[in-house]
Amino acid sequence: MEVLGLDFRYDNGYKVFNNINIKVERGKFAAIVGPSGVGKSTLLRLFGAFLKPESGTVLLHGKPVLRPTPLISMVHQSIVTFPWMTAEENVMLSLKTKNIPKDECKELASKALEMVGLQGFENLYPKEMSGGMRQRVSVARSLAAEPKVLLMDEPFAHLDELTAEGLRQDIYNILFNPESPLECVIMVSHNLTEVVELSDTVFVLNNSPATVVGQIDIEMPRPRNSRDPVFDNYLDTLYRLLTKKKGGTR
Ligand SMILES: Nc1ncnc2c1ncn2[C@@H]1O[C@H](COP(=O)(O)OP(=O)(O)OP(=O)(O)O)[C@@H](O)[C@H]1O
Repeated sequence: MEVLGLDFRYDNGYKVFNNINIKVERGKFAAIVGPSGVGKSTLLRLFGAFLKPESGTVLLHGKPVLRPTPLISMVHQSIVTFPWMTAEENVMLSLKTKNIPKDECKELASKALEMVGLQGFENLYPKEMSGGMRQRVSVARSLAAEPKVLLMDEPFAHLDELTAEGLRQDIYNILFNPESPLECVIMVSHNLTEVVELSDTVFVLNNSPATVVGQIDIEMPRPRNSRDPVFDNYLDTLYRLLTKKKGGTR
């Protein structure tokens, strides 16, 4: 998946991006970081074709993505589950538009729930689940339609730290398990530790209009230990790119 020469401005004239080029290879977990308000969520929405660029293109398998497609799915920051539906019904919702027979929908939903570690909990309602379980349901819903690309906007932000840590430890294996047709993940996060823990590549956005000011490949075996000095070096590099202002200091 890639974006080429992307420019974007909102209807009120505010120019968010100037010539963004990002390529995420098959099998890779990519993260987008940047100061608050730089345009991270906007960029995810452009990746999913939920917004239209002023110029430039979004490509999947080399073909332009001109409108939202089930091949690209989004997990939102706020945990969106419908309280009156069971875990299984919440997941089946994402398959509604696909014209799939009910039995097959149930099978896909059950497979997705199993992938996120919720087998046996299909009939629970959201109020009977922890925050972490609800976020797993959101992830299962995004995976059920078997997308090629998963976009995640701060997926751990509304979880308490312990729950977030548990889900973070699982998420890479959930997403890139051998049965999953998923090809890549693009996550927005402001939590640099989380980013170094999970990503293969980090794209750093900065300035206004924003550009990509750095691309860092994280070459550490998984699971990654945040106490490893190499981990700290990556954090320092990202921090430096995030705090550097255009033109440097005089
Ligand atoms: N619908 C909109 N119309 C006009 N401007 C908008 C709109 N949505 C966002 N913006 C502006 O565009 C810029 C980028 O917003 P965006 O939410 O993408 O940033 P972000 O990097 O994700 O921020 P944060 O880290 O705080 O979540 C911000 O300055 C924001 O105020």
